[in-house]
Amino acid sequence: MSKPIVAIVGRPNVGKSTLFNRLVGHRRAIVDDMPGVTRDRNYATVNKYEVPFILVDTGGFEPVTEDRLLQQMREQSQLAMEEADVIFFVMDGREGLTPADREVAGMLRKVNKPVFYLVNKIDGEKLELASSDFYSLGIDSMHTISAEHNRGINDLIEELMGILPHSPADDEDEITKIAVVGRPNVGKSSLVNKLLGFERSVANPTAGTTRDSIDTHFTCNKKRYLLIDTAGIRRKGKTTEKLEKYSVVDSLRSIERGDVVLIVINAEDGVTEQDSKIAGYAYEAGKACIFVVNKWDALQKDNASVGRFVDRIRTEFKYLPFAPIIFVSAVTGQRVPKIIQEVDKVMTQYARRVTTSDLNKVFTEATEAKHAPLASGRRVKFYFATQVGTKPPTFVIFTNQPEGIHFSYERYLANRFREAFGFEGTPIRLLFRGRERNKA
Ligand SMILES: Nc1nc2c(ncn2[C@@H]2O[C@H](COP(=O)(O)OP(=O)(O)OP(=O)(O)O)[C@@H](O)[C@H]2O)c(=O)[nH]1
Ligand SMILES: Nc1nc2c(ncn2[C@@H]2O[C@H](COP(=O)(O)OP(=O)(O)OP(=O)(O)O)[C@@H](O)[C@H]2O)c(=O)[nH]1
Repeated sequence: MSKPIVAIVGRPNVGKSTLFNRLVGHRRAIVDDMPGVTRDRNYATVNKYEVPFILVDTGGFEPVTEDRLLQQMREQSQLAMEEADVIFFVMDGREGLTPADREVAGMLRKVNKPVFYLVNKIDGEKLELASSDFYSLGIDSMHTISAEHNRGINDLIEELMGILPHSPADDEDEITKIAVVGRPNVGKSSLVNKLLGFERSVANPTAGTTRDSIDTHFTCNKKRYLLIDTAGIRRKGKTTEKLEKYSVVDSLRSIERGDVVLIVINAEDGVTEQDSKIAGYAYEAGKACIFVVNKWDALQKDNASVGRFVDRIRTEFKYLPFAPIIFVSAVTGQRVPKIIQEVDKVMTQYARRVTTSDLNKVFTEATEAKHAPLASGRRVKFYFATQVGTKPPTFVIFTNQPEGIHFSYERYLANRFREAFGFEGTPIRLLFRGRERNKA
């Protein structure tokens, strides 16, 4: 079930990114986090409330000059209106209502989606009065908030939760969901078609079952798969720049729904910034990842070509050292059948459970071989480890210093787990807990 998208729109400087950060909160990096993840200030998954959602901040895409402001706001609002399920329209309560606000409000009024009118920077009760002229927009209700001081945010979330669809708990089904993502034109659709052409037992391809992706169910060696292709069809006619923006949102949706993410890269273009954004998101979403370098046929190659490309990917995506890399051609079909083999391998690891006794054997060895650095001058004691989840494999480690584990030590432990158990292709998460909770 794909998560709903909430988009924040509004003029520059009204507090969009402050609100974004407020709602996203402290992002806990996955354990083998490394420098080089392209963190996008514009997109994040918010998991801390009852219904998880994707938050999109449409601001800050590019520097704005006065005359471009209105145009940019139109584009911004357009993007939000097309992509989002809910819109947060932020205005500045200190500055008061501006013509640009009116213009955007006019556009939003025509959209058949819930719009929350947020008057920000109302830091205290005294300022509430000043916000009344916003009603002249002809709106029935608005929220006066202070993103910076956390005022009115709980009410806002409560109302939001009331309108978001509550999805049933994730069905632990047997279907492997494969999300195919990448920049426009890298060959996603060609790849999907080729892939399905190879699998003779394709069952009921159901095109267009979701709005933004083309879902195809198929079986291979008696295993069931769902291919989620990130659609470019309804995008035809957009400029390249806009296409790229849209493609991030589309990719996000697909990534959220998938177990295994095929990050498709165009061999002809090498690795681009947009590829980094998409991969960074797949990583942060905790998905299993495979790099698929497509259009390999179109490249002038020598003996060192593969090596160079691998180096490039490993350098550019330091945080995904565990992700396999495959070089394919959707046109000739070269190595395309290998994709499903890799998907199977990676999926097995992604869903893998290790026994508590195996885990603790490795864990005890690791903590004895190398002690954790002192935490606030105190010795760190570890009690035991247990796997609490899969997809991705998630471990809880009980310790006397849950807050004080050094990042590099966390990485050390994760690497030991990888050495001992494999986990190729999948991120793993380590969570540290105090001992008390364990007893309770
Ligand atoms: N007093 C007050 N200031 C706030 C509040 N929220 C944001 N600000 C300030 O307003 C300024 C702009 O905030 P941002 O969150 O960067 O605004 P933005 O809408 O993301 O701006 P762009 O990136 O230009 O689109 C910053 O100096 C914030 O500290 C608030 O609730 N109260
Ligand atoms: N030489 C070569 N060309 C390819 C290959 N795969 C795709 N192409 C070409 O690349 C272009 C884009 O392919 P698509 O499959 O439409 O790409 P896409 O990623 O689905 O594009 P969007 O739907 O816009 O996101 C087409 O002209 C394909 O024929 C390949 O392996 N080799």
